[in-house]
Amino acid sequence: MTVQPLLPVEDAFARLIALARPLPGETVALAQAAGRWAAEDIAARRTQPVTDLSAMDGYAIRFADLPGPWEVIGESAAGSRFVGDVAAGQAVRIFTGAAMPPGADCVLVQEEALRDDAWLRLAGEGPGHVGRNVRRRGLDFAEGETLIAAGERLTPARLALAGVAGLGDVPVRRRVRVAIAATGDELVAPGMPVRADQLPETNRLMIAAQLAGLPVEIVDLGILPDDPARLESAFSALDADLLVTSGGASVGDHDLVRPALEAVGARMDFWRIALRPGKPMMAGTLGDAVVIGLPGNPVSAFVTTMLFVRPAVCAMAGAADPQPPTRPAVLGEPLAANGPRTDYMRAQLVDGRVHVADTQDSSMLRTLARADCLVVRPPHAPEAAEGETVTILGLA
Ligand SMILES: Nc1nc2c(c(=O)[nH]1)N[C@H]1C(S)=C(S)[C@@H](COP(=O)(O)OP(=O)(O)OC[C@H]3O[C@@H](n4cnc5c(N)ncnc54)[C@H](O)[C@@H]3O)O[C@H]1N2
Ligand code: MOO
Repeated sequence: MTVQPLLPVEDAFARLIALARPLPGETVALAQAAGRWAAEDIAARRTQPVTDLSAMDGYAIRFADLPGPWEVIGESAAGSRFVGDVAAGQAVRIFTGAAMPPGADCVLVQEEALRDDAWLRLAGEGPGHVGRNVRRRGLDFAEGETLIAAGERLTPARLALAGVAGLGDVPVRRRVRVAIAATGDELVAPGMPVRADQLPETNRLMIAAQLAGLPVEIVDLGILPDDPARLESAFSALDADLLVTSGGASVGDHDLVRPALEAVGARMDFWRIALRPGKPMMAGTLGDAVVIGLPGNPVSAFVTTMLFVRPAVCAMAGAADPQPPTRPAVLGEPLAANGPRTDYMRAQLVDGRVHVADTQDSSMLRTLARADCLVVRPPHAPEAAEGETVTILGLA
């Protein structure tokens, strides 16, 4: 592959998502499905509620009988319904979630009732209309209705919805096996002694932490040296759905990742994006696996993980919409015009206004650690004044 012009961010994203096809499906128990994506549409297997239920503790009555009095003829509790009909002048003691007895059409709450043995009198306004304090059959959904679409995430609420809809397990995509390798002769494991020409290695743990919460299995390939043979043997032994490397992505004599990938048969789709930080990022395939080569600068690795690796994982895990969400924010100070690359600037939101860090060097982790959002500046964006609206990506 020759050095090509820088690819616009949107094109790089579209090309990567085209490579990151959803993995095969599997069926898992609801309790194991949190955070996975539905592999198929999920339809209700029952109607909810399946019968009219009381929404309050009180008395099931006929609206036409108001203002009473009534004779209490029995009790209906959740799990043990009253058997029989409610005739004119009759009431059934009822509790929240209990089936409405046939004949009754509303519920008098107990705070508005006076009970004397079998007799009941009104002690307030009473229900205002037929159906008051009653949850009608099918209020939430009816059997056969699609409740969760393929490609939607199984959030806590959707898991509960699938459960009440009668499912015990759900069709999802298999977890994504993500192999992560750092490359560079200068790198040592964090916490180890560091000589003057060395640096603690932090990209692997940062990238893995950025993927926490997604359905992944992380395979740690360790720190690989700047040695073609060692890189090639690690890449050729790959057993993963996605390989993420960091470092060695640029144009220097020690930037060996792309040649090593190609030497073991990878087909690289693109290299170098009109993006700051993260320009030297590359992507392609190695056998059935997707490969993403990130730049080594820690902030570049962070931003490209957020913009590309996470969405690729989401897409492989079955997400219909893997794009990271952006939102508008008001600038707290002016910004200079942007150059030809989309710029993702570390920034902080203070009292609803966004403040961009003074120095944006892609080696500076302290600035990144302070930031709670990135301001997105499109290529050639003109100067922006304080108070103007810009687009941000949240980091939390
Ligand atoms: N002549 C050019 N030089 C560079 C260009 C260019 O276009 N022409 N691009 C620059 C840009 S932009 C970036 S970003 C960097 C990234 O290059 P590499 O991916 O080859 O990164 P390395 O050289 O391996 O490392 C850069 C920097 O980051 C440190 N590093 C690397 N890996 C880790 C890690 N796992 N944990 C912590 N720190 C890491 C490494 O020690 C270097 O200091 O290239 C520019 N150069
Ligand atoms: O793209 Mo590099 O990440 O600008 O430092």
